[in-house]
Amino acid sequence: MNAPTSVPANTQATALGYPRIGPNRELKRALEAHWSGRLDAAGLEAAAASVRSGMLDDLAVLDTVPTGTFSLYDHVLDTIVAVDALAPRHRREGELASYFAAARGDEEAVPLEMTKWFDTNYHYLVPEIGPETVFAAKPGKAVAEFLEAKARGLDARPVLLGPVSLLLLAKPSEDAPADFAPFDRLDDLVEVYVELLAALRDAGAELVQIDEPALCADRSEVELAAVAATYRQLVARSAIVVAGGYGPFGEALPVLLEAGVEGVALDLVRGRSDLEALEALNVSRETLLLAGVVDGRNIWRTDLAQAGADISRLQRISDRVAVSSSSSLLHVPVDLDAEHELPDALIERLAFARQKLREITALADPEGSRAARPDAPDAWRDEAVRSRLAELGADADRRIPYAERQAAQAERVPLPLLPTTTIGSFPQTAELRNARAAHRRGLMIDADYKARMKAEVAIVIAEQEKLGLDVLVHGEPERNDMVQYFAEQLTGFATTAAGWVQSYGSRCVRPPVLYGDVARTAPMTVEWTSYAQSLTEKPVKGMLTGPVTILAWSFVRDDQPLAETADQVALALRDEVADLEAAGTAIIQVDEPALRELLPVRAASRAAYRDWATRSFRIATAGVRPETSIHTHLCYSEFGEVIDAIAALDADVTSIEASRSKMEVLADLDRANYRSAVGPGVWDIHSPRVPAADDMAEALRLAVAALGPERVWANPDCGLKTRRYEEVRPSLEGLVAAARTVREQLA
Ligand code: MET
Ligand SMILES: [Zn+2]
Repeated sequence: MNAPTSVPANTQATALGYPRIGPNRELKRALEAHWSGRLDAAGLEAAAASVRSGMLDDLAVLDTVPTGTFSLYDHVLDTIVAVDALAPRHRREGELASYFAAARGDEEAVPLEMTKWFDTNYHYLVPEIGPETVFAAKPGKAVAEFLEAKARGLDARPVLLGPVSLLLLAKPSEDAPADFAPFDRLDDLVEVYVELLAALRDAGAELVQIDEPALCADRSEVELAAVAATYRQLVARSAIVVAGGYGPFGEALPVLLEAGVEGVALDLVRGRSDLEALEALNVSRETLLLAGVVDGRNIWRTDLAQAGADISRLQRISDRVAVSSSSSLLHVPVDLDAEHELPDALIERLAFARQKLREITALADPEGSRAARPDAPDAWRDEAVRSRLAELGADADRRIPYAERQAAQAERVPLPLLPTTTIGSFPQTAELRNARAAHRRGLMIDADYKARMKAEVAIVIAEQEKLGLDVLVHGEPERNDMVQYFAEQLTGFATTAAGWVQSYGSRCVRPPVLYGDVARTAPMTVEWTSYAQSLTEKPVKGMLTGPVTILAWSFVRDDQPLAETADQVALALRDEVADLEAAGTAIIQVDEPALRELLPVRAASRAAYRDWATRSFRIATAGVRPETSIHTHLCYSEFGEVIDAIAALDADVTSIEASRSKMEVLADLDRANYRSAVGPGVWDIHSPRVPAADDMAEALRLAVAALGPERVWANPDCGLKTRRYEEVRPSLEGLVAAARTVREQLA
């Protein structure tokens, strides 16, 4: 800890990538104007150029700037274009039309699938690669953006997503044979990367950053051998620094170094084990080491003392250490200076992208600050919460066995076979959003706002009664967002004014900041649920967001383990669950759509994650009486790796996105010994299509065949807030009819 932290005068400052949507979401606005026909291609390009120029203005404080990290939609799609691997169905007259056809689909073709980028809330477009894919080098964008930076006299370093990651992130094209894997095409793809590198070198690039985030996940021997062969070939063309950015390189680290890369960019926030690994390896003093000491994924100020110590450790290994971010800064908002409402104590502890660049330059400066980060102020501690958690009994997360609960619940709320329900939200009209916004800005008084929301609840209840659903919801009209709604009411959270982060394409989110101990000061949802219940004889589900999802969609304090923070959130939810139960709510749903998202990239860390994640859910829910039913909801597909965790939530009913995957999740659940009830989504609510009742009935029959009739619920894949009533009414009519049909067949 007390190692000297003197930095050689030639230490360089750099970063791995930068936010690309614009400080005020300029690109988002331009994209949406373009898509709606209000802005032509030239106008869009002008807006994009201005965003790129702004990125370079910011990055210019660095000694070396990454280029090519701008994107009109997604950097994986940019790479698909750079290797000319667009699927035939997305090829249109113009480049831009092809690009957006792949990104968003059009009348002729469905878009590429979208999925989460590692353990982040960013979504990338999944490449479709088959034996038939013909790769070709299209270096245009990479070269142009490099030259833009060069023209300013900047020392520019082009960034490409690497061939290994591109193929590992891809899925086989539709017509690929069953035994084909995109990774089989690595050799062909490497040839194209050789050409891309040649084009960049011709343009004057001396060093290229190749991002291989897939190397932060567990890789097989075969894959690592392929990595070695790939990089031996690529380093013959260009000096390459390989970046991971999402944890340690682990066993890929020696492989890369032996292949002869110029250097590696280390994630010293989440991948600290690479530091020790590197010390144990015999590394040439010429190796370029980018010390990723500034967190690219979270918004807390860097502990400059700790970072300085890490840099010194690397300097004992190599003469060429540069200071950098741990990953691209893509995952943080642009500028803290845009925040005028946050308390000073918080401002003093935060750094957004611009502030992070300053931290990097300070660390590269021999005279720069090495101040240790101050601890959180005492005022952010809540001793009551801490002692309550410490005193929570060992069985606070246990309920009696499911079979016994189930009997008590069936007696309390008798339901037909295949009970019909929805996931929570109902369509949010512009008028509704306007009312919420007016209230937030103080333009609508509380009483008027409440009356407006209650009127909406009454509409939603009436709709559901008319449709004949069995278990109703209040519709969530009062929620802007399922996490922010709770963050605004819990202590320890702040919301930003302009802390936007790209989620996908033009879509941005503004995650709340969880900075201190979390506590609930008053009931958060009871009034709405109780009001809804007062309007109907049918049971109304209470509706909460679970601890894991609240953490996943916030910027979370990094001064204590996530598990501890999760338990605090869980305790607050436990009180809310108790209040709902006391108010007579028989069914309480606690949504955990982000359960999969926080799953660690490396298998070795997963068991610990499953333990704390599921325990926090159970702390939130296990305080209820046996006859109170706990539901949970998961969506965003690909549950294979969290099936055990789903079972460990010990919910009475799990509604789960299933329509796209044709109910495959049911067999997985069965294998994981999940024994309670399931509501496999039978309506893909992400599509504007009204599903046919027959198809939904067929899906229900599949579910009944897999689980038995007693364990199946009928519901959509997810909430309905993005849909319109014109779609929702006929779809739910069909859903209710489908459930009735299958019930009759079972009778
Ligand atoms: C992303 S999951 C959404 C669940 C929430 N209850 C809703 O219906 O909108
Ligand atoms: Zn959902």
